[in-house]
Amino acid sequence: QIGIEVRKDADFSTWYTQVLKRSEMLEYYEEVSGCYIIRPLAYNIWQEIQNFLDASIKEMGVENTYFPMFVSQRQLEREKDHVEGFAPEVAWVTKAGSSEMENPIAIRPTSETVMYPYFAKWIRTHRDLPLKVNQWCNVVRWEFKKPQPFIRTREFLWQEGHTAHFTQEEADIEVRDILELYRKVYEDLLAVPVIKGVKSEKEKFAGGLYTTTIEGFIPTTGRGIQAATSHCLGQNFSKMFDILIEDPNAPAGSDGKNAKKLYVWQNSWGLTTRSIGVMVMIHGDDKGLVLPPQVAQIQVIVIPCGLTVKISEEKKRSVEKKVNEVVEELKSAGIRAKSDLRDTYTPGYKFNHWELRGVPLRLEIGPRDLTNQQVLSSRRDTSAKEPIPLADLTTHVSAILKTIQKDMFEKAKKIYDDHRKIVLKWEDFVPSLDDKNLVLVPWCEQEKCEDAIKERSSRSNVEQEPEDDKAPSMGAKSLCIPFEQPQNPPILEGETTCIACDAFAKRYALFGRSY
Ligand SMILES: O=C1CCCN[C@@H]1CCCn1cnc2cc(F)c(Cl)cc2c1=O
Ligand SMILES: [Mg+2]
Repeated sequence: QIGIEVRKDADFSTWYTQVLKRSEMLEYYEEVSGCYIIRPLAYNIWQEIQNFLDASIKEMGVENTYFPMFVSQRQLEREKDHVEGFAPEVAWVTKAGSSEMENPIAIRPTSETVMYPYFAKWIRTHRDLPLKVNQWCNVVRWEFKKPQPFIRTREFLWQEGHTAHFTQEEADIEVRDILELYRKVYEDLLAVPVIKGVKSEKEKFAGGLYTTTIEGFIPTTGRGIQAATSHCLGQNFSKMFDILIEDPNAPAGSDGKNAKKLYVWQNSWGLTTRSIGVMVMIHGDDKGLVLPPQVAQIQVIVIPCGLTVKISEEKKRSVEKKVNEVVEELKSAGIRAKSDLRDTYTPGYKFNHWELRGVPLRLEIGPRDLTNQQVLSSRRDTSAKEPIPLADLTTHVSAILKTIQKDMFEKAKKIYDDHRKIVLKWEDFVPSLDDKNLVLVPWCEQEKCEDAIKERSSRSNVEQEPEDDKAPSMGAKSLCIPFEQPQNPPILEGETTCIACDAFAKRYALFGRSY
């Protein structure tokens, strides 16, 4: 295997593909476009995410479950308006063997219509609430936009949580609790900064009441990316699927029969394997993958050095013995350490091998280090080298790993913060996007204005031709209305006008080109 042949800034999509393939995170699945093989290194990251998320939702009283991956056309189309927009991406099973099926069956693109007929069956009284279930599964959406590994694939892995509540308040609280969990997955595990906000009416899940979201940023392309969503469905789906309870507070009807009925309040929330792709895009460099220690399968690689032909066999053995001792000591401290004792490769070759695979920290041990009772550490994220005394080695190493995790996040956060520009005049809007920024603008929140902004910011509408054909011709979308609103300058109600029309602005909205 060779290293990465292109620079990240020069040819991002080739860089991304090479990093994923040559670090052995992923393999292309030639048979079906838009599908990929998730190899152990990447699958391990998904498992770290699952471990964290699963433990957290269980603490919230969510139980894991599993529903069939097939849904009938009748069921799928019960939620008419939300399906029609998605119809082109539904995958259908139409044949069994050589015989056509009477009624084609859809492969789940999401499970609302699979689950909710049974929620109606199981939820009868308020004592059956709250119902909180989750499933870890795959879903299929036959997208036609250009597929990209992890970012946009026709099959992906996710978890989908579906809950039912007695009151809107309870549902609202859970929506935000889950969004905070999603933020921690990205920021604390993947070292990826995200912005929390609410989606515009145009961008929200059409079947729901409102959508909250965490939005990421890919500096190399200056594009925003939806990282995860937590929706309040209101009573839309409970009205459609007749998920009702008797009102416990209403006096029982005289005949007890026509007691008042209430529709339950529902949420649904999901985080997908797209998270892995976002992490690679943000942290990777020209030497390959850079893994945050929290999700690195190998956190420390220990490599013997200086074992030239000149040194004695017994010296060589003592260095290798020390390497094994160091690995064992680190593992006993809960650090995921491995040695690379392959004597058919030079240290230099091994350095490249493990740098390509994103191992956060390397320890080099040579004959001199034995004499000086030290090892030489080398950080993958900054290439900083630092000798570490063999005495209390694990204390030093775990401190460095914690520092790497924090530094990776802080570095990415500073870049994200520097690339969210407050824009108050329309003439600065497109130039800011072309400078690979997202923009925070006073906005009226009208859908027609959103459409106009997308139109007016798509490159084909601006005079200068894109210098390179790769320049995005796409317009800006509203990514979210951030919960944390800029205060300087504040939006003055009934005074500050919208960036793109002469209506009054309501709040700052985050706009940008996006995935
Ligand atoms: O985003 C989540 C989190 C987890 C549970 N679901 C929601 C909403 C999913 C929206 N959505 C997204 N994509 C879809 C694609 C489709 F083909 C069809 Cl039929 C429906 C949908 C669709 O409803
Ligand atoms: Mg979609």
